[in-house]
Formats: sequence, C-alpha cells, structure tokens
Amino acid sequence: MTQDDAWRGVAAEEVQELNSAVGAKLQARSRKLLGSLIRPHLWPAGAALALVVLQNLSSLVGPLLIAAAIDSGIPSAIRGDTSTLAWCIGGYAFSAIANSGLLMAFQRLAARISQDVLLDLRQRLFRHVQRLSLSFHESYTSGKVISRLTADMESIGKLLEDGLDNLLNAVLSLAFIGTLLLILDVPLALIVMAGFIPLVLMLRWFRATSGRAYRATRGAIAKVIVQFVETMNGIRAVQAFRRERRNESIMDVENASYRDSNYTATSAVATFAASVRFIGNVSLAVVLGIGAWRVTGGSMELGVLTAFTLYLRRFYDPLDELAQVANSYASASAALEKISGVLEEEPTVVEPAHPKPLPPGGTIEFNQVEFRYGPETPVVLPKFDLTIPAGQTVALVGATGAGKSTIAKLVARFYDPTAGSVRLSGVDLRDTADEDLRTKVVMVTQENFLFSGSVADNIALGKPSATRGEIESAAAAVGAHEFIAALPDGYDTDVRKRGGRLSAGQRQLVAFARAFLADPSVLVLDEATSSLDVPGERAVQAALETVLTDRTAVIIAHRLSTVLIADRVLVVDGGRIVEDGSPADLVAEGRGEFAALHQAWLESLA
Ligand SMILES: Nc1ncnc2c1ncn2[C@@H]1O[C@H](COP(=O)(O)OP(=O)(O)OP(=O)(O)O)[C@@H](O)[C@H]1O
Repeated sequence: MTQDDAWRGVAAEEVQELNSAVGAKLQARSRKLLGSLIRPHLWPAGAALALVVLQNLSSLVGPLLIAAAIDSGIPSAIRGDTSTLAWCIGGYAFSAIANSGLLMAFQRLAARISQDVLLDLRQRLFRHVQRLSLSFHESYTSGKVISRLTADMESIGKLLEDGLDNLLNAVLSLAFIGTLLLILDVPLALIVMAGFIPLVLMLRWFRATSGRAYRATRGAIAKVIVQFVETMNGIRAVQAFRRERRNESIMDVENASYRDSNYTATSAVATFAASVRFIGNVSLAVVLGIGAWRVTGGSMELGVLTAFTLYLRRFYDPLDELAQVANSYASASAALEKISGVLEEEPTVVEPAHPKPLPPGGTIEFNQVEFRYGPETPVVLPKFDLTIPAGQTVALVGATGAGKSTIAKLVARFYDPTAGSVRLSGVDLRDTADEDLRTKVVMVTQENFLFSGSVADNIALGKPSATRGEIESAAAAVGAHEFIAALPDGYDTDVRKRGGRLSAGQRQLVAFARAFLADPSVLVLDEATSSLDVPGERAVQAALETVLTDRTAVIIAHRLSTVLIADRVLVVDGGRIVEDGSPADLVAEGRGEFAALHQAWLESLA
C-alpha cells in the first residue's frame, strides 16, 4: 500500500488531526469534486455574476445622491431651484427599484444553480453508494451513508445558497466601496484600510480553528445519525431486551459530543464576527472624529463626510457577512471532504471490462479457494476445492461462525476469493457481467426483504418484465396465491401499509415466489432461523421443494426437514469442510458431526 492509498476514500474520516500534506490532498480532492459539480453550470453562473455586479453598482449610487442632495440639492432648493433635489430623489428611487429587481433575479438564478448542483451531488452519491461492494457497506454502516446524504448535503446547500450570495456581495461591495472611499477622501480611506491588517490576521486564525472544529462536527453528527438509525432498525430487539436506557446513554454521549463540537465551531464564528464588528466600529469612530474635525476646519464638506460614513457602514456589513460565509465554508468543506471520500471508494468486486457470457447449466466449482474478509483479518476459509454438479441441492451445516454464509456469499459473488477462483459453468465469476450473474444466481437471505410497493411489485423483482399472469403463477407454484388473494387489495396490497403487513412465513413465501419467477440456474438460500408454526413450516417446506426443482442449490440449512431433502450435506467447521456426503450416508456412518446433529434434531422433535 502506498502512502497515498492509505488516505484514499473514507480512510481519513475518523482522524481528527491530519498532517498538512494529507490535509492538502483532501482539500484538493474536495475542490476537484466542487469543480466538477459547478462546471456544467458555468454559463448561468456567469449570468449570476453579471447580475450581482449590476446589483452592487446600483446600490452604490444611493449615498452619492444623498451627498449631492445635501451639498447642492438642498442649498439650491433653499434658493428656490428644486430641480437638482428632484433629480437626486428621482435617481435614488430608480436605483432602489433597480437594486431590488436585480437582487431578486440574482437570488433566483443562484438558487436554481445551487439546487441543480445539489441534485447532481445527491444522485451521484446515491448511485455510487449503491454500486459499492458489500464489504464497504458492512464496515461503513447505513447510518453514516444517511448522514452523508442528509446532514452533509444540507451544509453544502447552505454554502451554495447563502454563502455564495454573501461572498459575491461582500467581495464586490468591498472592491467598489473601497474604490469610492479612495475617491471621496484618500486620508480617511487609508485609515479604514489600516483596519484590514488585524482583520486578515483574524481570518487566518478563524480558518484554522473552524476547519478543525467543523471536521469534528461532521464526524459527530454522523455518529448521532448512526446511533439513531441502528436503534430504529433494531427497535424490536431494543424493546425486547430493554435496551432503551443503554441506548439513551450512548446517544447522550454522541449528542453531547455533537453539541460540544458545534459549540467550539460557533464560538470561533462569534469571536471572528465580534472582532470584525469591533474593528469596523473603531474605524467608524476614528473616521467620524477626524472627519468632524476637518469639516469644522473647513477642509471637508459635510455631504462628503455623510457619504463616507454611510459607505463605511456598508463596507463593514459585508465583512460581517463574510464571517458567516467563512462559517458555512468551513462546515461545507468538511462535508465535501467526507462526501468526496465516499465517492473515491471503489467497488472491491469489480465488473470486468470484457465479460464472458455464462453458458447454461449450473455447475459450481471452487478451485483452490482461500478467503479472508480484509487484509488484516484472519483467514476464514483456508484453501479448499469443491465441485457442486448442476442440479444438486447442497445443505451447508455447522456451528455458528463456521463459515457457511461466507461460502454462500462467494457463490453469489458478494465477495471475490482472496486466492483461487469460483466458477459457474466453467466461467470464473470475476469474468462475468453483473447482470448475467444476477439472473443466473439468486440469493434469498434470511432478511426476506420487502421493498415498499405492492406484493406483485415485490414478486416481480425477480423478473421486472413479468406479466401479472406470470407473477400469479409463480405465487401459486410456491403456495402463496391463497393468502395474497385474501389480502385487502390482493396482489396490489401495499406491503408497508396497515393490512398489508406480512407474517414471517408469508414474507418467506413471497421471497420464494420472487426466486421462482427469476428462475435462476443457481439458488443460494440462507434459511430463516426463526421458527414458524407447524402449518406455516409445512407451507414453506413445500414451497422450498418446488423452488429447488431443476436447479443447483446451496442452502445454509437450519432445519432437519431441509437437510433431509438435500442431495448432499457439507459439514463446515472452522472454515473447513469436514464431512461431505448424502444425508443418509452420513447418518448411516453414525460417527461424524452430522450424525450427532441429526440425533440432536430428532431428540428436539420428540
Ligand atoms: N464482514 C465480515 N468481516 C469480517 N469477518 C467476518 C465478516 N463476516 C463474517 N466474518 C467472520 O467469518 C467467520 C465465518 O462467518 P460466517 O458468517 O460465514 O459463519 P456462519 O457459519 O454462516 O455462521 P452463522 O450460522 O452464525 O450465520 C466468522 O468468524 C465471522 O466472525
């Protein structure tokens, strides 16, 4: 692994203090992402920039017109000539209207650009995360992904919406007003500029402090969301095991650390904003003092001083806003760093550039396969060979943690073996197209996951092009038709709505109907451990036999009845296949682990 690889993807997420080289690398990655997001909107962004320039120019005219009104309009009006004053007032009204119109146009355009950018980023992130391999999801957790898609996205949105608006306004105001101040009065303008020295120092301090603080807030909010999502996902277990108090105390700790990191971040903003205001007010006081002294001495006109102080207020207001921008920027860049990390992750199970088509048949071969979950984790499956001929039903049995699910996951290519190869009909799974593999190998897991939508939609997942007739015959084949027809809206019942909720056995039947409809050559099945009532169990058993007909099957078996319908039993122990034979032969041998397991099963049924 090179030095660069060590920080790739999400590796730096949990690290609070980064060295400057890594920090720079992460910033460059964030900038690259931001650039790629903004590039498609360069023209509208240019138009927005033009609008904000015009809007700033229009707002500058006001104080100049007021100065003209005080210095020449009012004196002429006293002498009976009101035309200058009328021009000043008319001009002021016109610039105010133009200013409002331009502001509205700019804000609308900016909002449109930023919403498009956010939409693009959300889509990219969602698509990318869906493509990432199981190994990523097992370690990254859904809570963190949710936090990237919600909280982080929101802080980037805040920067794009208010931040850019404020930043452009501030920079332009500073440039324009700075120029005007110099034109109006050079000595006073220089006094104002001197205030910039402490300002720049403050800005440097603020960037360093808030950058660190906001990285911490991103990590902390992710932990709060992870804890929340885990609790909600496991709410049944939480209530069943009375884990509420324990969860509350974990949540309290995460929540408190989020509050603390936010507090540190906002404290920095407060210090910075207060310093800006303080420097602004001191400059104003000095300008007023010197200005008043010069007006009384006759070397400066009152109107000019009025205009100068009016501009000066406007000069410091955007600096206040700049503090807010710096704040949103720090928060958004921490978020962008995390999101760009997720986007940098690559699937570990990669689709080949030139896939080989899978021929018909379903022979599975493990050739010298060895497997470990990660480079630092122990070998879970030591080197082994195994051939499962097409059409055979194999039951994997063994103690918990023996490696049964791991073997099943290799057949479905959720992982690639660390050494050796897994072949289907003679083709290395690494050489197959995802689409091809997913139609030939279907995995039915214990979760029996139902997506929101109708029962029919959930069965059709196995074959999206299926007609209603095909869906119903698949359901009928596995014996699910009766209970589905009896649901409030039959096949159109929403499985997430009241009345559409299915029992564990019914969910399993829907999962079987889905697999039956998909009609794969190979079925990998993690049998549910939860026990069903006797009629439910019989229905599921009958459905299982139907689904298994004419295909290769690898079943992680938990029930004796399932093992007995298998052609072959593999007993797994510590990642090794220690027994291999037909259930009848293994029982007849009478000495092995399977024979003992069989005896225990029989006794439990007695
Ligand atoms: N994602 C993972 N990362 C690291 N180790 C893992 C991972 N999944 C499983 N393991 C380890 O691999 C070994 C085999 O696990 P596996 O899930 O294959 O066992 P199993 O026989 O299916 O168990 P069970 O019957 O409890 O489901 C175990 O020691 C387990 O701790």
